[in-house]
Amino acid sequence: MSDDSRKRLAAQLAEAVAEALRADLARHDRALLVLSGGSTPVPFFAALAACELDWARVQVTLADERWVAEDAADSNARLVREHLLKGPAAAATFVPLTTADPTPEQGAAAVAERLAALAWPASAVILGMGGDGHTASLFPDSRELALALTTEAAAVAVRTPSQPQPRITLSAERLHQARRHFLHITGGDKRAVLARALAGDDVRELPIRAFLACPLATYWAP
Ligand SMILES: O=C(O)[C@H](O)[C@@H](O)[C@H](O)[C@H](O)COP(=O)(O)O
Repeated sequence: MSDDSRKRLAAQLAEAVAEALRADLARHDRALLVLSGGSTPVPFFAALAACELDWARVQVTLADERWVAEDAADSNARLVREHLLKGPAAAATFVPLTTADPTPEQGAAAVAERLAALAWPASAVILGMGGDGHTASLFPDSRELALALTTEAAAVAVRTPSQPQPRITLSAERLHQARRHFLHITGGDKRAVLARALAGDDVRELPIRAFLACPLATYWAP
């Protein structure tokens, strides 16, 4: 049952995001889409890839990335290339968040420069959420969380005890630079975390709270 409801949710989210992109493409030359990685978005990516869009004018980047090779199993860039950039959607301009530098600290400035050239404000930022209330790579246990929540810089290198690899994340400030924000989560556990987040205000406890004030369209299925 939950598989069907998650597929329906993915299709609904894909249509809402496609509508947002169409609306912005009607008024601007380019439209920017910022995606989260992980496992939840896979059916959403597949559904969005099937949507009728002027993909050649769509720019796609990530909310965060593990600092791994783009062909690594847990690369978000690989996830986007494999599940979204197929067929007509392959005409989109994809901007990954890793460089050839050995660490995200060394690559962050080049990534920020790359991001600066995109069509901000984004048409849509699609956020996921972990069971610890993290979103993008804004993790409660990350040493750089306070920086990532306050800096004007577009991208921040983060190291997190709970995560096997170093990561790079768009800063909260940059993630806020969007006309629309969507939260895509599934399962009862994450629904309970979201309810807890809505009942409090300590962003460092549950970083998803940094985005609950902006209009956030939550897409949830069991
Ligand atoms: O790189 C990542 O993993 C994501 O950007 C991250 O923020 C994700 O949205 C959550 O960790 C939820 O991941 P799941 O969808 O796998 O539960």
